[in-house]
Amino acid sequence: MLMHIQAVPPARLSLVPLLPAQGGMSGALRVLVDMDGVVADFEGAVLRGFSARFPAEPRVELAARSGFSVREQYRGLRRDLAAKVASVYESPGFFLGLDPIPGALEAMQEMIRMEDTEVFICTSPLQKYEHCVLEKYKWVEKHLGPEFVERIILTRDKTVVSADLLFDDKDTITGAEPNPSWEHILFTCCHNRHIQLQPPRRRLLSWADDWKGILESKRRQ
Ligand SMILES: Cc1cn([C@H]2C[C@H](OP(=O)(O)O)[C@@H](CO)O2)c(=O)[nH]c1=O
Ligand SMILES: [Mg+2]
Repeated sequence: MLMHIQAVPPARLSLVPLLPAQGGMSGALRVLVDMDGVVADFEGAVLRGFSARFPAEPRVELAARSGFSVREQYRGLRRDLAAKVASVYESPGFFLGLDPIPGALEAMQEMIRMEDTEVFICTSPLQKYEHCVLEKYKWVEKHLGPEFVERIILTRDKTVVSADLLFDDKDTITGAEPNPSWEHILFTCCHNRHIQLQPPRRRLLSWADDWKGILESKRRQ
């Protein structure tokens, strides 16, 4: 049987219905939630691990943290401390042992049950991924359960993931896509507290802050 491939005349294109404002074809709001610094306390565990392993060395207290990279701040203190602090977060057991950020687990459970809402955990592995990747999966299973394991997106480039919102503690998120589809909500963490955001950029101060209000405002856009 002969198949005809029909070209759509340009005039017909305007009749194509507009895509829904949010998320995929379902119209649900799609939310990406970062892991370290947002649901898992990376910074607290680095300081605890560093103090235990190198008690005689100078350290950066959480109140003195600034800049996303722990390694770079320790390098600024003394060059050789960069490798020492990296050895803490590259150790087996480090990522699995992170404490949950206060309120995060409850918020995630509430968010996943919300109508018209798709939640994903969007997290980057370390370049030295040996322990980190497996332990991130185990952490999610242990603290959030198997339905969230289904919702892990592991990527070094969050800009190519499409969503309406991304809650993330990293102040500048760049990658292959210059115009990511999501709005980045900066989640407040010790290293980003001092950053003055340029409007219209928004923050979530903690999980006690109004994360539902941010979701609702995005639904209305
Ligand atoms: C090296 C380093 C990693 N991380 C986190 C961010 C990434 O996780 P996440 O994308 O879940 O925030 C992960 C790998 O870089 O470790 C920090 O938060 N600070 C650091 O200095
Ligand atoms: Mg993070």
